[in-house]
Amino acid sequence: MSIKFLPPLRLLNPSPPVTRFPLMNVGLSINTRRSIPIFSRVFPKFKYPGYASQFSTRSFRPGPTGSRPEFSRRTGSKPERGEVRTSKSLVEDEAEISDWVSDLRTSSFRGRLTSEDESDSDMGRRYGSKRGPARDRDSGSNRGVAREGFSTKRRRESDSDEFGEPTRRRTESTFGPPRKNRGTMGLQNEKSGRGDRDLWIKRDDKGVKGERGFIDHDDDVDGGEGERKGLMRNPGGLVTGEDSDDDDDDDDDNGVFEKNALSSTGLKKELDRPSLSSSSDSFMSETRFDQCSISPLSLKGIKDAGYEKMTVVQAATLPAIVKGKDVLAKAKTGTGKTVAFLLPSIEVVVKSPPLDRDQKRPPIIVLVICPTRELATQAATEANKLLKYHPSIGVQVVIGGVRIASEQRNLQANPCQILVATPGRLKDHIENTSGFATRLMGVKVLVLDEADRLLDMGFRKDIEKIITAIPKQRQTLMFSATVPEEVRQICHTALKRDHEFINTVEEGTEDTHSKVRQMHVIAPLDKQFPLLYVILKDHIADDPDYKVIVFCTTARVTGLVAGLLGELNLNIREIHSRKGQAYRTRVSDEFRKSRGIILVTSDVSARGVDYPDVTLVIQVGLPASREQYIHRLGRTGRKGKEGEGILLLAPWEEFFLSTARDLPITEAPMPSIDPDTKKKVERALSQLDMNSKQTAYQAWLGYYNSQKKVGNDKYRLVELANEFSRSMGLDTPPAIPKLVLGKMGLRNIPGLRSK
Ligand SMILES: Nc1ncnc2c1ncn2[C@@H]1O[C@H](COP(=O)(O)OP(=O)(O)OP(=O)(O)O)[C@@H](O)[C@H]1O
Repeated sequence: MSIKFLPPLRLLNPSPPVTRFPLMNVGLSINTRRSIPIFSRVFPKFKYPGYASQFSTRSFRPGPTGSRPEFSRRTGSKPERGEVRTSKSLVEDEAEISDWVSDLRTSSFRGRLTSEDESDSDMGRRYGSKRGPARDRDSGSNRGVAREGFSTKRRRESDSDEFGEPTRRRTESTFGPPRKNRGTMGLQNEKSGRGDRDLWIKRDDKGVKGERGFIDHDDDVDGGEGERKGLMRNPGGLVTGEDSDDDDDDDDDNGVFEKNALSSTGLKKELDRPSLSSSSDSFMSETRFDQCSISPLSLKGIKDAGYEKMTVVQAATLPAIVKGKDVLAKAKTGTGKTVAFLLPSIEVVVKSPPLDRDQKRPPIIVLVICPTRELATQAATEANKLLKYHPSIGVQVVIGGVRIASEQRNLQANPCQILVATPGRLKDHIENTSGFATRLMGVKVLVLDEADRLLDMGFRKDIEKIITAIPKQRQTLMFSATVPEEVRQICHTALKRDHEFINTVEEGTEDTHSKVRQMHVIAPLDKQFPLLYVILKDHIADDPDYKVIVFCTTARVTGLVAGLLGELNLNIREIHSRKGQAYRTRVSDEFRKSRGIILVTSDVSARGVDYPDVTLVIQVGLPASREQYIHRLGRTGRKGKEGEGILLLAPWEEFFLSTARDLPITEAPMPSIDPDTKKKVERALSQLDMNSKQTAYQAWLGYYNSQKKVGNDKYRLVELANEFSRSMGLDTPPAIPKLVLGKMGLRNIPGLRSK
């Protein structure tokens, strides 16, 4: 059977020699290029050059004509098809953040950019308009315009989902475009003369079997250590712009600034293809766990957890990881990445000498870092499931929001080999917990879950610090549903040069699930609260088993929206960084188990959190990046299930859609707001306390100030903030402390009130 490889991309340097790595012993071997850096593996101090680093990459994709799914490696500097390399410097973001903090930009804002302005009347015209965004009209883009009506139609599904679970009753919204009949792909196991392998079959619209291919896997994988190379350090020491103690969260809205996610500008894919991909959403492989070289006790734990077969990302990454390779893996949301990195990490512990209980500072062997507390706790829970029959292996969690002294006591009393941590708290322990640094010198595996988030501006400094505290001689695993080009360029911060990039997202398909319908609604701010209410009411009416997540831009805005929806008698819970950890944990557990509930949250719930059966994700306002949009959306449609996503934007936020052009976000028809609903919402707004409006206003201003496209024009920013203030029912915008205005670079901007 022939194996196809992606054509090597044009390099700025001559190609390095090609090496071959066997894949799971059987049959399939793949081309790989040993990576030779083409530029210094030191953080560029001011601007990233337009080079992409060279490292071995592996892309999991079915062959175009049904050939064996390919594990292709891409080497070199050229972006993927359709990607536009960004010239944006990460340090520019940092500079921007520093500027707010150090008050350097008080008078340095540009004059008003009238060309970019959109008058109120224009906004009014857009509201209710059926026409698509400019992008669609002008470019003939493939985004469909949805059918009329905002009602949803219930549909019962008796079929099973990909995980063999009966799919619960679902509703099918009619306000998206009619879903095309798509060909599907499935994986089934077949014994071949060369060992077990997954037979991959593509079916056409009518379910008729068509193209076939194979993914090989083996039963006998060598667990040898990978090549050891030095690590890159960042000598520059980037400023993170953080000043909050709540440093493992994504929504610290002290009203001054928000953490800035990586730019998405380099990721635009000008792909000309149907808005709903004809790709497969199958992510279960036919490889059973017991076909791989996993210890019997781990296998028992896996079985008890209810896992029999591997997901595709698990099957694709396990061979490389057990061989000791560093791996950067990309797989869609909700497809089992946690087990993919935990299971082989546990195997490393199993192979290590047993813990000596009398040892004063027993080594930590596996260090897992997650960007949020919820995610860290969840990963530890999953680890404990897998460790059910390994009583001698311990897991502990260290996260912000918990008293450090109690964590210190715990670490002392219950030595663990696996530690799951959020970056800020981990750094605290490195600096303040006696003997902790020594224990970290035992680390053999470092895992960065949500790697792109951990390497962005908000966390990178902490991560660099942590990396200097663990041995260079280790294996590093990075996982995420999004791996922007910038991350590939800087991943040498932690990964060895010869790491593998394993991409399980089929070439030419979206990073989101095709079973999750994505829509956008464009409406001015004064219509957004009523619209949100209408959308929720509509969804609730259609699905009594509703489970909705509403994402807001900042913690304070989240608090405001939760308050409003609560006043409107919806069954609301809220999670954000302004809530205490005990409350967050309780609410998170409750939401996980419940139906008929709405979680209003900030980005602390955007990544990784595995709430089952979320029916709808609503994102209100500009997502921090294309990646953050994808992760938030990924809270629905997990484990192959269906879901819906609605993005509610103001007309001046519509530019976001062009940064997510590669995603099938269709225009929803405008829901109508009847006068009663309008009044009801106004009344509810008037019930909210002034303090929550004041803090939301300040946080809103801080967030959009940090969003370049909006925040660059301070005059316009203030106009918009005051529009937001009016949307809360305030005629006069709340006053903001002078100091805060100074930090935001907003002193003396007309329209702002200071105190
Ligand atoms: N092999 C398997 N078989 C069945 N279920 C699995 C398997 N592996 C993981 N799962 C389940 O799949 C769900 C999603 O897994 P997980 O949270 O690890 O996804 P993820 O890819 O990390 O998602 P995200 O990108 O949002 O972080 C979890 O409920 C997990 O228990």
